[in-house]
Amino acid sequence: MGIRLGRNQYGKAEVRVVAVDRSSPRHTLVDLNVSSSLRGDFAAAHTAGDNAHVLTTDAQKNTVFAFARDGVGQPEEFGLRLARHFAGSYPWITGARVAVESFGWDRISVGGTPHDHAFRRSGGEVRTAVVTVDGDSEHVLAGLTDLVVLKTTGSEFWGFPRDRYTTLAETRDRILATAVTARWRYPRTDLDFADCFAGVRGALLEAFAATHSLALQQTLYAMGEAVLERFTEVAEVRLSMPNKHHFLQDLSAYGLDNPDVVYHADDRPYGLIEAVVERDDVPPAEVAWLGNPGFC
Ligand SMILES: O=c1[nH]c(=O)c2[nH]c(=O)[nH]c2[nH]1
Repeated sequence: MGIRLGRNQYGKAEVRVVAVDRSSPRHTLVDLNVSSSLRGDFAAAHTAGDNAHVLTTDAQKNTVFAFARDGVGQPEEFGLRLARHFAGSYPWITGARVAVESFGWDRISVGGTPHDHAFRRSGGEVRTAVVTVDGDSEHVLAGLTDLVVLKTTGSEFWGFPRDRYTTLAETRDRILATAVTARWRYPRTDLDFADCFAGVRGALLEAFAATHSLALQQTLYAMGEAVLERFTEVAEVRLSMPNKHHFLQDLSAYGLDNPDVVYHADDRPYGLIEAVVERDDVPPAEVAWLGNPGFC
């Protein structure tokens, strides 16, 4: 019985880089968390401790900072620059994956005027990009995590089967809340990534709001469908959405009624609804998704 090295990749995870554009008195900043992974022939490093093929993770980290010196641009563009560089650097490096998280900063307003160089972190939502260069092919996944949304009505859940452990009451009106993680794939790289991101994010939000929900599964599908209907640039959307349960709190012990006013926002356990919504006429690109932790 033989033993061999299977699929492998290595790189520097979570390089935190902040780049300030001071070219005008009105500064701008980008705040990124960048992770690189290289693929190729690194067998000897694993099986013999021979590092002749190992572009160090330290050099990968330095490259991220060096490339940020020339301006970062959109997260997808920064990922493409880095992934192309790594994949082209040595003949034995056949592919590179660069994942970028982008944290937003809003200007602080002073007396109603947005300040030139003072910012506050905007919410918990994070914009993401994952770029994979694999031989001659390039793949871009855009996305977001922790887009937290809630509807106070317009959500029902009923019609499910009842076994001996099913205790959930059917409801014709409940709070629906989730934290959206979405990734979507562009089959091209010559796009206005800022415009596309804003449009897709808007489509996700509008579909969440406008869909009268009979299940979070239905809302998720409607959100993916809205993106694909509006944006021909998008080949598929993968969504992961926890059902952030809000249970009506029983106030009867204090002699109070509760006509759908006071809820307990439970943080766990939570339902977790996940799906791919895709075009049936676009070939799949599983390599674009390789190495993404979790479902998305
Ligand atoms: O939208 C929902 N989908 C489910 O699958 C489910 N299961 C559950 O207990 N509540 C809900 N809500």
